[in-house]
Amino acid sequence: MPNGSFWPGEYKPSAYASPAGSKGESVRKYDYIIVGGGTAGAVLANRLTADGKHTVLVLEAGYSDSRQVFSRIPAAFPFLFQKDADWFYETEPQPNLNNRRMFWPRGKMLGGCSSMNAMIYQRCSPDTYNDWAAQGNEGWDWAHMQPYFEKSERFLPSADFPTDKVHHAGNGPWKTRAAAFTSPVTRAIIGAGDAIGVPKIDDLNNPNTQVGSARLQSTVDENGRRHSTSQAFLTKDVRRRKNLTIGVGVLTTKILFSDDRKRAIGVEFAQKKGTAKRYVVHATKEVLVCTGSINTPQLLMLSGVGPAAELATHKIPLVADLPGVGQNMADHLACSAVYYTKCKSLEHLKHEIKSGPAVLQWVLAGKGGLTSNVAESALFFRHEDLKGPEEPSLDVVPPPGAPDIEIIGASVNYINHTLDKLPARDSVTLIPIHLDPTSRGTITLKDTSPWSAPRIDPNYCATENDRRAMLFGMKTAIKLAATEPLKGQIHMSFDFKKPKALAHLRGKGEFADLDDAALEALWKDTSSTLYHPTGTAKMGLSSDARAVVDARLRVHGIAGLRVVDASIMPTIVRGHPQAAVVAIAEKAADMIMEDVKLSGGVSRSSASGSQEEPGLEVAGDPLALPKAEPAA
Ligand SMILES: Cc1cc2nc3c(=O)[nH]c(=O)nc-3n(C[C@H](O)[C@H](O)[C@H](O)COP(=O)(O)OP(=O)(O)OC[C@H]3O[C@@H](n4cnc5c(N)ncnc54)[C@H](O)[C@@H]3O)c2cc1C
Repeated sequence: MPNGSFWPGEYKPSAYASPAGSKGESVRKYDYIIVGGGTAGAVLANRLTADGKHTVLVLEAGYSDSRQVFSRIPAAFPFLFQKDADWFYETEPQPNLNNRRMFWPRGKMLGGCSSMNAMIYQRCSPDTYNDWAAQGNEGWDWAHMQPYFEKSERFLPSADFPTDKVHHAGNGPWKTRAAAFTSPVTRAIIGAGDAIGVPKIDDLNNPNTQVGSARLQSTVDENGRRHSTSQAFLTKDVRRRKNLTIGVGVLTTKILFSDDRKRAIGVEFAQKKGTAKRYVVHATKEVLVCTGSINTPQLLMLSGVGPAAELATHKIPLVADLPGVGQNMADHLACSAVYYTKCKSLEHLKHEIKSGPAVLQWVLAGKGGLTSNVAESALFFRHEDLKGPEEPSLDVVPPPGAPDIEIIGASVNYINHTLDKLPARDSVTLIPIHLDPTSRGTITLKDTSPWSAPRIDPNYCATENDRRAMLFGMKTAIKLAATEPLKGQIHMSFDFKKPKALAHLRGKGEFADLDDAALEALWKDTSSTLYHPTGTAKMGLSSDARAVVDARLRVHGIAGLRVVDASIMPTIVRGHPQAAVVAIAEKAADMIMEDVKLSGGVSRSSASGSQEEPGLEVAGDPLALPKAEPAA
């Protein structure tokens, strides 16, 4: 179905903003402007409008996720890549990965990456949050964070996953569950994990142990549809709130500041690429930047907030010299070992005709293979616990119960984000991931156009430590494959004739025969992002030169400006970050409401309390991508 073509409506910026150049008093105002209606932005929009006291404008560059059919079907998420709802980024050449430029997808629609991701729900190990607090970020330890995970979650119990057996909450808006579909090979992976010393566990969200072999839990609803933060937090009822306005298809180009440059007062945005026409809208209280780990540093720098030297290079007038903007980026690097399976995998779902019955089953019953989040199982373990006595420890050894390596089991051939067209054969991909990298990357500006992608340099595997972890992950994946009951379910030999992603490893062979040098060539060829960039607007004390926001997520040195998204993480979580991003947004909403109460709590926006129409006509979903709209 062509996205949005049945819903040609378009929400006009003139309904909620003023043309640039308007006189001060005539500029439209909201209490809060949320830039980016993504994973975090959708949560904030809901929470800040709940009591009806404040007006909120959300500005999102993409359109609604509701009409993105590949977003709604869990197993179809790779079909979103490199299309209109993807920012479709590419990294700088990576010297430690054969100088490859690597594809980085990011969700460009309501719900952001939560509308595109693999839906794994994991709160991750408490020690990471305790570490954030130990760095001086008061209130970010696990004891303070756990209630925010619980606030957002509505766990859907099932016969084999009853509520009383698991560590979940039931009253929030965001639906989570045990994997909606379990492929035959998934149980074999968990059994083999147990056999190699990574014990089988039921609930990966038990804060007492984050190590083990487990079925992954996912943000899929009871009808087998993805439950993005947009679906969860921007429901029809929420969208109908009179104090919430959502503008889509608009790129925020700049944050606006007061004349003394000490306070953020609004934003400027554009609707179409190439047009000089700009709109402005003012925030009487705060601008909340929720544009994610790549676009947040870009937007801050384009607005004059960032490293002075870098801004000077681009002749951007300085608002605040914050050297940490765009620095400190951590990502999880993943590599792949693909085995052909003897049992049925999800591979047939890639085939237009063979997938027919599964499509029917999904549409009619919300069940079957298409409800799988593809990454159905995983082993989480410590290198320290599995390494032999002769192997030195990694530089950073997490505490017992906290993992530093993960191996995902995906019941499909998942080489190169599935972009390489490979012979359709039932497959499983074992995907080792280093969860605790010591390498740090950067986001810098290529130029001053808000339409240009920034320069993305994850600087993968710059340290010997990280390279050793990747090799160990690969070796453990191969050991896993050679262990029953997985061994009996797969063919041990590979046969890679075509994939671009395997320049150094083509032809036939057996993984078990590969020596360290060959394995290194393999992980350097097959590795790709696990899509988890974080830390580019790090939270920390003002004495920390790399810190961009304080523990209340306020940008250091500027009033009325906060960052609320994955970029604020001081260190990367040892697992999958979307649940942490949602908890961050929940906590941010509470802090914003606390602060407004302290300041008197009176709404100052012109729209507040007025009879302004709701920002969204839900009946026709004008937030869907309009037919004639060129992709921005
Ligand atoms: C393919 C993929 C698979 C993943 N799998 C998982 C998984 O299984 N489990 C997990 O926990 N995590 C996963 N992640 C990571 C996780 O989804 C992200 O870390 C998290 O969702 C990021 O949330 P965010 O709010 O920081 O940013 P986003 O969700 O990216 O939100 C940013 C929003 O801002 C908008 N925006 C950006 N710039 C502008 C601008 N200038 N003007 C207006 N709007 C703008 C964007 O369009 C987007 O909607 C995955 C990510 C991807 C891409």
